[in-house]
Order: sequence, then structure tokens, then C-alpha cells
Amino acid sequence: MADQVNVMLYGLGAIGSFYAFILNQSNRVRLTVVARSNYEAVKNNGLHISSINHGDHVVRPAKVLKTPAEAGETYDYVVCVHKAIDQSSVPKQLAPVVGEKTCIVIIQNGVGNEDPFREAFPTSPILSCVTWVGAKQDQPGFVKHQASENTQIGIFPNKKLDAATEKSRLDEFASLLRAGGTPLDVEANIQVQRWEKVVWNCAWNSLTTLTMLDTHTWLKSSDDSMPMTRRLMREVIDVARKCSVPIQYNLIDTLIDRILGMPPIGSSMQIDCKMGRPMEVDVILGTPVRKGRELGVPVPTLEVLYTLLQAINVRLKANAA
Ligand SMILES: NC(=O)C1=CN([C@@H]2O[C@H](COP(=O)(O)OP(=O)(O)OC[C@H]3O[C@@H](n4cnc5c(N)ncnc54)[C@H](OP(=O)(O)O)[C@@H]3O)[C@@H](O)[C@H]2O)C=CC1
Ligand SMILES: CC(C)(CO)C(=O)C(=O)O
Repeated sequence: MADQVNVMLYGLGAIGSFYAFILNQSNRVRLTVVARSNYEAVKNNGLHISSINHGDHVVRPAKVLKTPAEAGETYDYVVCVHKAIDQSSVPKQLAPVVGEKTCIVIIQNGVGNEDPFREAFPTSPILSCVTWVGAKQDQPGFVKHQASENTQIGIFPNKKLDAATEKSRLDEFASLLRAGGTPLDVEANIQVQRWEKVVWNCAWNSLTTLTMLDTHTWLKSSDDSMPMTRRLMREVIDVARKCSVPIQYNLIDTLIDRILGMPPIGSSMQIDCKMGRPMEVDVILGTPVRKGRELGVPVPTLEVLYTLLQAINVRLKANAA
């Protein structure tokens, strides 16, 4: 088919499975997935998605692989939806499937996630996404998508490419997501949304993990919890602004109102910790702390949480090894 689009999805966990389902809905997409712990389940029985918004489906990708290298071909899009635990080790895994025309798409929490990919593939376009999809994989190959669903997408600009090329990749990939029936916003400067989401994740992911409480129980736990949460959010916004990412301080009120308007939640980091899996400490807290230090922005609250979470991660990584 002339306009067929060859897509590889790397990281078939809860969120990866959701986007695998969405992309597979488009009749233009020929989908390859790279799975790890759920490889046998998905290869043998397909990927089972149960979604409040989309209903129940079994997805059968064209190819289910254990590693990108097995593909023996390059792709139009390589979509990274793995946990950003050891981000700089991933580009070399992907090298066999990245050709001249490959566009990398990143759908992960965190900031700075794009950098190792830009370094490894300097002439490739990169699209960067923030996801507000809530999903979990209860057993290998069985994913539940809760009602929460939105994707923000934009270009991670590459000076080596002309803007029209990058825009055409953005338009095409956005059209594939739309064909799959998921809501999305195309953003002019996606770093704004990435940093806004990281303000959220620095707060709720860290605090729910360190306390093992849900968000609302944490906020009611003492007179100090709300002011500390607000201080933490403010520090991350200070860093973002110093990085020339124009975020307003009223985001703090917006995020507090948003969480209080929702049922209490834990976080993906809290789940990782409970399951004994390494957590995304570096892209969520590490980058803001490093940028803060580099640019002379005081981040004392953030530094304490980062230090504690790094220590817990040492334990989790030792258990996982
Ligand atoms: N779950 C959610 O509701 C939300 C998650 N996110 C973000 O989406 C991204 C994906 O999260 P989610 O799907 O929940 O995660 P899951 O834990 O469900 O799945 C993660 C996937 O990445 C693989 N993986 C784990 N570590 C590595 C690594 N070091 N290198 C390569 N692959 C790895 C896992 O392999 P294996 O099969 O071996 O475990 C699995 O396939 C994360 O950035 C997360 O923060 C954002 C919003 C909401
Ligand atoms: C699902 C959501 C939005 C909750 O904070 C999230 O991003 C996470 O848990 O990492």
C-alpha cells in the first residue's frame, strides 16, 4: 500500500499497549511491537485492552518482537513508550531500526528525555509527547485504560532539519493518532507541557511514593503538607523559567485544584516502588535538580526528595538485578 506507515512501538507496558491499540486502529499503520516481560502472552494471545472510553479489544500487531534488532528493517516512526529508567542505553538498542527517514516519537513522563536520542541520531526528527492517559497492566498482555485520556504533541526542534520536514512528520503522526480516535493537542512549544507535567509528577509521584499515601491523604496529613507541596512545585517552575520555558506560577493553583477535583490517586512511581521495580527518578527529579544547580536556582525541597528517591532506587535496582 503506497501510503502505508511502518511503525515500531518500543516498550509494551500499560501506556505502550494503549498507544499500540490506538495506532493499530489506523488502516495505514503496519505495527511492530517490542515487548519484554509480556512477550509470550502478547505473541501467543494478542494484547487485550479494556478501556472505559474505547471498549474491549484484542490487538494483534503485524510483528511482536523481543528486540528491535530482530526486525531486520527500518521504520517510519519508532515510538518510545518504555519506562525512562536508563534512557541513555536505549538509542543503541534502536540503532538497527533507525534509518534516514525515521522519526523518533517519545511518549514518557519527565524532562530531558529527548537528549540521548538527539545525540545518537542527530539528523532524525523527534516528536515529543506528554500523555495524560491513565492505564495499568494487571497481568501480562492485559491492560486496563481508565477514563483519563489526552495527548499533547509537538516537535523537539532539530536545527539540522528544515521546519517543513519536521511539521510534515508532526502532521502525519498526529493524523495516525486521530485516526485511532484518541484526543490530542498539537502544541507550539511542547517543552511547556513537558515541564508542566513534570511539576505535577515531581509533586505527586515523589510524595505518594515516599509516603505510600494517596494524594489526598498526603495533603491532609498535617498543616505542613500543603505548603511543602506548593513550595516544591514552585521550585520546579523556577527552574523551568530559568530554562526559558515560560510557565506561570498560577500553575500551582491549577494543579492543586485539579488534584482535589479528582478522586485520590497514587502514581506510576508509587506502583513501581510497590512492585519492586526501578523508578523514573532521573527524568522526573534529576533533570530539574541538575538544571537548577547549573543555573543557580535554589531547589532545596526538590533536592531532598531527589536524594531520598535515589536511595530507594539503589535498593530497587539491586532487587531487580
Ligand atoms: N501508567 C500510567 O498511567 C502513566 C504512565 N506514564 C508514563 O508512560 C511511560 C510508560 O509507563 P507505563 O506504561 O506505565 O510503564 P509500565 O511499567 O507499564 O511499562 C514499561 C515498559 O517499559 C519497559 N521497560 C522498563 N524499563 C526499561 C528500560 N530501562 N529500558 C527499556 N524498556 C524498559 C517495560 O518492560 P518489562 O515488560 O520488562 O517491564 C515495559 O514494557 C513512563 O514514562 C510513565 O511515566 C505517563 C502517564 C500515566
Ligand atoms: C497517571 C498520572 C497522570 C498520575 O499522576 C501520571 O502521570 C503518573 O502516575 O505518572
